[in-house]
This record gives sequence, structure tokens and C-alpha cells, in this order.
Amino acid sequence: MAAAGATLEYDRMKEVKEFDDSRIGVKGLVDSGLSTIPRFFVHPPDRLSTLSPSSFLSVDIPVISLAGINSSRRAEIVNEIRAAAGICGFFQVVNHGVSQKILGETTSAIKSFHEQPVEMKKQYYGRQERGSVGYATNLDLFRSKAANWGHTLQVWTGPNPPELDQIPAICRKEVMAWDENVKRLAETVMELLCEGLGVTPSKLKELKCLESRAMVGHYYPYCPQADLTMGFPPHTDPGVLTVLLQNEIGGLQVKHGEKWVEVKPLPGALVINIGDFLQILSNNEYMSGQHRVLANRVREPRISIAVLINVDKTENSDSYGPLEELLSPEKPALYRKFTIEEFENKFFTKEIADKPLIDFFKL
Ligand SMILES: O=C(O)CCC(=O)C(=O)O
Ligand SMILES: [Fe+2]
Repeated sequence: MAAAGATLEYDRMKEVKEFDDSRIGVKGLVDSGLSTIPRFFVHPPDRLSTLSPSSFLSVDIPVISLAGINSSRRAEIVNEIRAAAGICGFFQVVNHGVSQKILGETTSAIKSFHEQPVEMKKQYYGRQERGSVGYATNLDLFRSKAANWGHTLQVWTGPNPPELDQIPAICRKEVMAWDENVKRLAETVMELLCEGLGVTPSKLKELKCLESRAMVGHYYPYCPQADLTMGFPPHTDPGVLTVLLQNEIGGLQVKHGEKWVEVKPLPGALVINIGDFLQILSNNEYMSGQHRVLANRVREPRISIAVLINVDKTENSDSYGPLEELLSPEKPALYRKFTIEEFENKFFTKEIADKPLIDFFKL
């Protein structure tokens, strides 16, 4: 009955809003000692049924060493990356040149931000989708059908970094250092990916693929009913590339056929994954892997810091689509051309776990 449905929906929105207005986040709920989760966090049965081990596949995603990148091993590295990017679009890199110290400091700083008293974090609460700094429970809370058990601190570091005093002091130095390190690594990985496609190594950089960067520092506290919700719902990343640092807790999974494969935490490693935009540019040579994060079952929080790297939209009216160099009568374009503005508008109006973004651009 329409009337009953409308009332239910109304109640849900009211509850969501009350929770959001409280600013305490899921960590606040856990700290208050709650043992059952509010119902707006409960995911639909078709999603919950994929949370059991029978839906998991125990294989390892590729771990690629970048040692010797400027030696004769480079060709081998390019092949390994091309293969991994073409299968599920996920791989881990080691010997990537980012020091252990920086990895540790970045994780600790994001953890410290989220573990501050609510009073300290409140001033940053918000979901600005472009520019500046914001902290919130679920960036798409008001667009999604079910909420997720985690919080995010979002800092747009490129193309225009925020004023330094806009970044919370507790993680300011670390966030900026992280951005520098990720930018350097991403440039290297983009070159390798270009070489894997057989196009000029600087091609992606020339297409402004390195300029827009959003750092999302996630905090997934213990969830008392981890079978009923998720840390982050299934989705693909919209951009070119994502570089992700995770602590030792685990829970990130990538889809492999019909099963889910864990991206196992590996000390010192960084996870790299291909986004929708690069899948399109590569005309499906590289795949944007669907991934999700399970709700955290252990008392220690899971911390992950992802930098989502995308094309800069500023004064950019260029049209993008599969790279011409890759097209031939045997390999026609699989996607139409579009502007970055059109692409982003689609992303920001859809629920994160919704129809894949690339479907809107398929020919
Ligand atoms: O927390 C994670 O490991 C993944 C987060 C994620 O997929 C994202 O921020 O897009
Ligand atoms: Fe993601």
C-alpha cells in the first residue's frame, strides 16, 4: 500500500537525519555501548546473502614489486601490471619507494582524527562533494538505500589544495605528505599502465589524469551485527586510479566472477585499483574491479586511506573516450565520448552502490 510505504520511508529518513544531526557517527554508537544496529544500517537480503564464506574465493590478488623499475626488469613489471589490471583491476605493490615511516604516520594520523571527541570533529562535519575538507558517516547517506558501518574524512588535495588551516591539525602534516607520495607513485604507475597499453608513457598525465585527487580516510569501528550491514557497499571507483593504504584488520574484497576475494593486508604494501574512467580510456583492456568492505567484526578499528585520482575538470571541456591509438576495425570503441563534467555529474547523482557508471557511456 502506497500510504504505508510512504510512512515507512518517512520514518527512515527521519531516523537517518536524527542520527546525522547528532554527528556522533557509528563510532559514537559503538562507544555508547549499543548491541543492535539501527535498522537503517541493515542491508537488503540479496546483499546480505553474499556475506557468508560460501561467497568467498580464497586466492591472492597479484603482489608486484616495483624494485628495478629503471632496469631491465621494467618490461617484466609492465607485463605483470598489465595482466593484473586486465583481470580484476586490483593489485598490490611493494618496493614502491614510499617509506614505512610515512605509511605508519599516515595511518596513525587518520586514526587519531577519527578517535577525537565528537566535539573536536563536529566542525568538519559535511559532505561537500568537491573541494575542501569534510567528515561524515557515509558520503552518500542521503542517497543510499542502506547505510554503512564506517566514517570518512575527505580532503580534496588536487587540483586546488585547501588552505592548510582547513585541514584538521591532528592530521594536517600527514595528509599533505601522503598526497605528495601518492602523486609520485601514481605517476609511475600510470606510466607503466600506458606502456602496458602500448601508448606514450606520459599519455595519461597529458590527459590531466593526475590532477584531481580526493583523499578519503576511512574508519571502520567494530560492528556488533556485522552480518546485517557493510563497511562499504559494492562499487567501482569512478576515476582513473585509486591508491589505497590499509591497516592490518582486513575486510576489503574484490569481485572475481561471482565470488569475492579478500585483498589481504600485507605490511608495507599499497593497493592499486583501476577506476571506471581508465576502463573506458583503455577500451576494456583494463578493468575497474567491483569491490566492497565487510563490516568490522573485531574490536580494533579498520583504517584505510584511499586517494581517488581523476581527471581535472577545471576549464576542461575536452571530450574523453577510448584512446584512438587502441582502436581498429577489429577493436572498435566500446564507449561513446563525453566531457568530464558529464561524467562527474552522473557519479554524484547516483547512489555509490548502484548501476555501474560505465553503463551510462557504453555504445
Ligand atoms: O576501505 C577500503 O578499503 C575501500 C574504500 C573504497 O573502496 C573507496 O574509498 O572507494
Ligand atoms: Fe572504492
